[in-house]
Amino acid sequence: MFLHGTSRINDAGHLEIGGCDVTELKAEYGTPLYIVDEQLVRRRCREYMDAFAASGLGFQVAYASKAFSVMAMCRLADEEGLSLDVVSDGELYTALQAGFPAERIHFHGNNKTPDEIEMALDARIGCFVVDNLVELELLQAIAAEKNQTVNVLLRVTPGVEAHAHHAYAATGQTDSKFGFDIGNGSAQEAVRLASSKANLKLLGVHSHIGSQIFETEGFQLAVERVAGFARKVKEELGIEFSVVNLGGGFGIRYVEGDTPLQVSEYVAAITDAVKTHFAGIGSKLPEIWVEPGRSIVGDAGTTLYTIGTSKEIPGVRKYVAVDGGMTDNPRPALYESKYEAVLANRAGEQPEETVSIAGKCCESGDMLIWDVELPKAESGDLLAVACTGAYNYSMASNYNRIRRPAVVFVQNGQSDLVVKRESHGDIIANDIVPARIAKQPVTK
Ligand SMILES: Cc1ncc(COP(=O)(O)O)c(C=O)c1O
Ligand SMILES: N[C@@H](CCCC[NH3+])C(=O)O
Repeated sequence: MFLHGTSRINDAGHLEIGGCDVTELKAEYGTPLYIVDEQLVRRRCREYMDAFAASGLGFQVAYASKAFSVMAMCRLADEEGLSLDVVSDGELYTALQAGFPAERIHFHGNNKTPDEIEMALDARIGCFVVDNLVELELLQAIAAEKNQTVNVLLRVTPGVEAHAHHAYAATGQTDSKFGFDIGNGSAQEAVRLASSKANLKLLGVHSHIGSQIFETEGFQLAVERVAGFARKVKEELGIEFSVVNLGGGFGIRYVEGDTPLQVSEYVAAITDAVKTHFAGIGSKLPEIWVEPGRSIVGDAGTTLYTIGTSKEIPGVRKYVAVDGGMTDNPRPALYESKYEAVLANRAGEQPEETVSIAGKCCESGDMLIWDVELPKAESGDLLAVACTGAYNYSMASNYNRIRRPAVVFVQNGQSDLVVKRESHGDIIANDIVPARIAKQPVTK
């Protein structure tokens, strides 16, 4: 397994992350356990901030909290000077409760409810990324009621087919549920309309082409298309964009063969393209905002499991089952995503056999890894799956009424619990048994 960030194999032959031996983390917190390498998260944040600072452009780097939204992560993003992209009232509530400055929060989503809009207006967040005409009218109406003027970006689809890791993660093409299409004129109409609304302050546009992208061409093409659009809008409507948000989507290395670029390379490609294509459109170059999620937290996360049962089908395959699975990491089932793993308590040993790692759900598709080489695993051994920091905890479920794992941050030999493991009580916390079918008074 590739060792990311501060991960290393210590003298005892155990995986160590942030100076913490994972066998000790297991003893203290149990498994499954999400382990987050805090130093690596901070390093990624700084790579973005430094690369943009070097570009000389005005910028904001908004952490896309959908990748991993918990209060401690919002605190890290704030401490590192990032802004925050939220996509629901739950993510907004998490950020506000964590003390994240509202003026650096941007609200996304293709179907924001009136309640969500009210909540965000009451909190006085920094910007709404408006996705469609219904939302535009709704936001204007609620902002007028509250006598507020709100900053707005319009989400546009630039007609770019991104090389995302899965069709479900591509969003820049015309046939997408998100945003106003540049190609068919609906984006220009939306700009005209938004700029006529008394309580909306149109800052510019937003484009997000997809996720887990390894090359710069898609981003450069998006910049070119958005710049072409900005030029047309300036010429035909006399409106100038002060902000262009280019979304997230920067890829990371999950397995051998993945070829992500350095953060600085993605940022340089984007900022250079902005300098080239926006030159001469307005009085000055727009501020560039981005929204990385996966590339901030993805490779900083490791999930630790305990191995339980195994089943060998001679000549076919050996299944080794862990105490988690698609409930804590739905990505293999959803996208056929690939992961690497190591036997974390015997990490120094040579691989002896090829096995497939199964989860504990009642689903044949609940497989975490097909075919991984490991030493002969015994019941009670620990398995660490790398690169689970993004879209794992945030996409976890209680399927089969499995409790969601705990999350710890590790750094400099210290571990801090940032999310408690769910209890059995949590599982039934919202259940109600109507008195007419109750067998006995319900105690929780
Ligand atoms: C609008 C928007 N911004 C940002 C992101 C974050 O993307 P990533 O985690 O790939 O950086 C996403 C998810 O793909 C998104 O839909
Ligand atoms: N959740 C997805 C990608 C979509 C991100 C949100 N637009 C993943 O795990 O890769």
